[in-house]
Amino acid sequence: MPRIVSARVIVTCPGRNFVTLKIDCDDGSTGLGDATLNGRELAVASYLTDHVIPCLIGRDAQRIEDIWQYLYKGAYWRRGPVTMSAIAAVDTALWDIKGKIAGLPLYQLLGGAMREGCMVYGHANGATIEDTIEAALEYQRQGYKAIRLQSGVPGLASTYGVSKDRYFYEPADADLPTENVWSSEKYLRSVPPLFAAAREALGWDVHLLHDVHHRLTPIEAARLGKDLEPYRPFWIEDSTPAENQANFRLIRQHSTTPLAVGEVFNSIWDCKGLIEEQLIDYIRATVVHAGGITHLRRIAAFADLHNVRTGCHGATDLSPVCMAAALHFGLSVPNFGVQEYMRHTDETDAVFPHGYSFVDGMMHPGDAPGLGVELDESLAATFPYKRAYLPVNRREDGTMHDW
Ligand SMILES: O=C(O)[C@@H](O)[C@@H](O)[C@H](O)[C@H](O)CO
Repeated sequence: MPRIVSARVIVTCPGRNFVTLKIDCDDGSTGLGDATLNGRELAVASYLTDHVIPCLIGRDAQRIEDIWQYLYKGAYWRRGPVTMSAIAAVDTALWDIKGKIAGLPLYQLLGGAMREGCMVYGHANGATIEDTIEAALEYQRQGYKAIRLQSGVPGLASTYGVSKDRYFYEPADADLPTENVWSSEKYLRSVPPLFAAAREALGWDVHLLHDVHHRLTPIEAARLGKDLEPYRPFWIEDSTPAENQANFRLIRQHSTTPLAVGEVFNSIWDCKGLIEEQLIDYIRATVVHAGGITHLRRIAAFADLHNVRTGCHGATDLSPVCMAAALHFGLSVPNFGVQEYMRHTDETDAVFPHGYSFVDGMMHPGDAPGLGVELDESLAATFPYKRAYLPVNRREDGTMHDW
């Protein structure tokens, strides 16, 4: 039985901050888990180092479900992004170890491949509709079957989803939060023409997606869903904040545009009502922020009963360790929908050498035992943590708004 002899948290900033848990066992096996929580990284690092790791030493690394329950129920204080990211890191590292001991890629332990690869969506964005369409055409040339469209909003200086660099988007870019100015009216006018231009330029054989990023009220989101219906979007994402799950009933009453939500969810309890009432079509919860592979499988199994498919979050603030885990999960889960894929920079890829690959719009986790990701610790040590915050949003009159 492999016993856990040590565990360490490695914080590194190869272009952006990542928090990684590394677990070592007495038989020499090791596992990695992502624990990155953008803008709040050190809170998770401390939760792991100060409160979780002492409880792991000496445990049987093969007892994944038992350790999950121990950390979830045993803390007494449940749920929340910090707790669930820490549990996720432990859980992912233990699955990595189990795969290595078995000599199998993780997706084989999860039931085997249900498909040839995971369809991924790329991010096309630009300051203007023309720039965004140009970027989307480039993604189409690269073989992407699904493309997310985000464009600058006329009259607003900057907005979520529009990057300075076309391919690498990192919103957490300042030592203190930068402030954006927001107008729902201006934004709502800008999205339908973007989709009209995209269908005109890209045709109908490509899936088009859009992220509202929690910035609309339910009735505004309903209107956007209706306005986009003629262009048949694959989904609109996070169209309104989902703390109140009933918000989505209103959107559903008005529009048949598919809805995705859940990148900020941490447990099945955040989406139970949404799934049960079939108020959404895609659940975006992901390995790192929703308790790891063990808990995400539970969410997916519940979603499958209610015709909801997966569409896991995959922004650059999720490390290659999470990306690999998401691909093993996506390859094996029956109700897979799509996986988000924002490419990491070369610096990040060098710190986390990995076996996953992109071919013709699909990704595969590779066949190395476990997750198929390594961490080059000496290289990681050359990129020290750098405080960085996500931006905030204020309406034109100064009122705080969702970003
Ligand atoms: O859909 C997405 O990928 C986004 O909503 C993220 O880029 C999100 O803004 C970041 O993960 C926040 O850290």
